[in-house]
Amino acid sequence: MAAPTALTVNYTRIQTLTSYFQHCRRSKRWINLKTVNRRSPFCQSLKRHVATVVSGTELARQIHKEVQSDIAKLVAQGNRRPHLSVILVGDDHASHTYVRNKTRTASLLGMSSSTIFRPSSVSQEEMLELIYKFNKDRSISGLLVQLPLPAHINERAICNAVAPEKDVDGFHIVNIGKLCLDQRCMVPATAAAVWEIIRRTGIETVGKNVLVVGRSKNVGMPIAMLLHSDRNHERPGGDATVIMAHRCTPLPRLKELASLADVVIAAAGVPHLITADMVKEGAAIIDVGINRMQDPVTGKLRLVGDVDFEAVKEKAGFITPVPGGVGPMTIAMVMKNTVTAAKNAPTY
Ligand SMILES: Nc1nc2c(c(=O)[nH]1)N[C@@H](CN(C=O)c1ccc(C(=O)N[C@@H](CCC(=O)O)C(=O)O)cc1)CN2
Ligand SMILES: [Mg+2]
Repeated sequence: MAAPTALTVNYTRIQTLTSYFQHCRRSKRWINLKTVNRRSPFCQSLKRHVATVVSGTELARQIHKEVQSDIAKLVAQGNRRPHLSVILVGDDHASHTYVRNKTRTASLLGMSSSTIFRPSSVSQEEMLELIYKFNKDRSISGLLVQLPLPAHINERAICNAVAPEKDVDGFHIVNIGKLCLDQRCMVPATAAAVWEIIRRTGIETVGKNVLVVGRSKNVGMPIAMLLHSDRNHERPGGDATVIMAHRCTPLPRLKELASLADVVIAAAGVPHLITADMVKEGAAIIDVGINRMQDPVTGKLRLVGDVDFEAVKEKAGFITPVPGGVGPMTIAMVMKNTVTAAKNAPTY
């Protein structure tokens, strides 16, 4: 994608500054950028271009096409059509929306799917029994339990009950273990989404400074695992120098770390935590945050990320929006994981 934009911006800027310096040297003037005449032709192009906004919706479309074609090939070869099963507990509105998006996308791409609804009073035993039944069902390629679960259910026990080969969320302890050991595995969809955004946009990570803000086991941790690990291992990594910040990182330290980062992944769940003064010019900013906030003008709920998008886009090289960034890519990666599960399923 538009990697040259950022380069062009910097190059233009360097060129402009160089000719300004040459001009000043020729006219024997001291260069004091504070007293630079802002109307001079040199200064007009000192104005920075805004970041390339990376559309997760567009990238997700690319992945959908690839997944659709993989499914068509699998089926044409006489294999079973991939099937995604989802277990959805309770009546959380957002969870229902996400699950609907998953099953809708599955059917658009040529997969079958099913959602099993349970009330929030469901017992852990009933959940485990359901999962064991689905694990054995050969018509199901991929299985996921939508999170969060009610407080009386042990989320870890549920994630570990899903058969690792059907675990399209990559939350089973075996898949997490493999991820940490750089082995081929089901990569959690949000982390896989961030990885694909970086790769498909041409954002460099080898030897670069990456700051992951947020250390959740389902998002921040797997993203950091992917980005710091070795590109030549079985499950290739980004070979970056990764630093993780979290709620115990003092704000001045967060600012310091962010100002050194070539890539910032914001996954803290704190609206507008990352502000323009923190980030390095030209950095790539990936916003994983999904926060619902009341708009002070309209009073309506509005979706905002962990990044102050409007201000940061004036300084960054690349930036993902919320909505329309990591979110749609997360759904696309669940689809990709389901096809991988179908491909790896035994044919007997
Ligand atoms: N079992 C899982 N539970 C949860 C996961 C997960 O990966 N597996 N992640 C999140 C929810 N999630 C997917 O399940 C998810 C969240 C957001 C989006 C998305 O497309 N967001 C849109 C905005 C939509 C909105 O909320 O209005 C966007 O960012 O453009 C997709 C998937 C927690 N649970
Ligand atoms: Mg998004």
